[in-house]
Amino acid sequence: MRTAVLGAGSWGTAFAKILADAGGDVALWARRPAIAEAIRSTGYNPDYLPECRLPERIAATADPFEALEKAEIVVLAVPSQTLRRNLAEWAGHIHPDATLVSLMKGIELGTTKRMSEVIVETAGVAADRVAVVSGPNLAPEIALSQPAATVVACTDIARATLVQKAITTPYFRPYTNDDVVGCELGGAVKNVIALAYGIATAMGLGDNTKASLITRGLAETTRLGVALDADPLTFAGLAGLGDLVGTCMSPLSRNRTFGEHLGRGLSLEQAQAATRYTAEGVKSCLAIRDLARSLRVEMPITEQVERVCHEGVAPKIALAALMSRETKPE
Ligand SMILES: NC(=O)c1ccc[n+]([C@@H]2O[C@H](COP(=O)([O-])OP(=O)(O)OC[C@H]3O[C@@H](n4cnc5c(N)ncnc54)[C@H](O)[C@@H]3O)[C@@H](O)[C@H]2O)c1
Ligand SMILES: O=P(O)(O)OC[C@H](O)CO
Repeated sequence: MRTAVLGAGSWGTAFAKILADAGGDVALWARRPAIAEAIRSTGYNPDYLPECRLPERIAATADPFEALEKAEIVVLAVPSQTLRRNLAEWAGHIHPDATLVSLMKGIELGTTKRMSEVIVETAGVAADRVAVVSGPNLAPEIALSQPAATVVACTDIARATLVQKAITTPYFRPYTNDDVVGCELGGAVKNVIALAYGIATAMGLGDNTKASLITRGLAETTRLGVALDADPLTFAGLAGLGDLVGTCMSPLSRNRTFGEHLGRGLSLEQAQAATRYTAEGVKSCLAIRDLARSLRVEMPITEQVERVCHEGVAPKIALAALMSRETKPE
């Protein structure tokens, strides 16, 4: 099967390796020609996964239209906030029956749309042609072929199964699911909760605080999901609890690490300067807060993360605001 991965960051590159290890022919588009050239000539992506030797079945290119030629599966692995702009350029070159796969874990600023909604609008495809892959999938671990599981969500179960087959390897185990909304929200909101977890970690807070953040974070994610007709059980699965726990616990998480910078007292600008990679929760917390407010869903942790990130509120003040909320039944 011919597949294209558009975006050669950490996850795009690791995902290309999965597709190739599963037997696919993979074209990997890198925005910077130097990255495409390095992958072609050395077999390594020096900026994003320097320790991972990539399979020869991956053909790197800086030309998105060359990557898209005859691709039956098109995987989108760019930052959430640039997806609409990127896809507008590429849409006319996507095969009319290709399955589009979203790897992004974010919500669009301004529109508060999920990534699959942005894809449907921008590429002009039916919603059942879009699949979402989401789960506890830290790219550096998967690049080293460490075992992990994930979810492939699509309303067309035949397409979900097609993608499942295309990414099944001895180290990567995908499950299908038809709850696209739940899987996307699980992936996007866990980044915001991981920011809170990172802030708490840097403040020296202990495991009770962290377990409370994870559990109440999952509660507010589920509330948002239910308001958008997601299946509440999705949040107990890999794309919900699984990804939330994996991301919060891992020092490899860019979102948790960004939170640690904020918890040490760095400003948003200083934390951004210290971060090379995409920490989706930083922008998505604004969009998720707006989405929740528009649906009258309470998301107190998300509200406080947004205040720390974008309103300069000190983590101690945000924590006090969370702890002094009116008491209520669980
Ligand atoms: N890294 C992970 O472990 C992981 C795992 C699962 C999901 N994700 C999600 O995958 C998505 C991509 O993340 P990543 O880890 O590959 O990010 P990354 O920061 O490692 O790489 C981002 C990629 O996007 C490219 N890019 C930056 N600006 C761009 C623009 N304006 N137009 C087009 N491309 C641009 C960069 O060149 C790079 O190739 C994110 O939504 C992330 O949440 C990441
Ligand atoms: O490094 P992060 O924080 O973007 O998290 C990566 C993945 O989403 C974990 O599943």
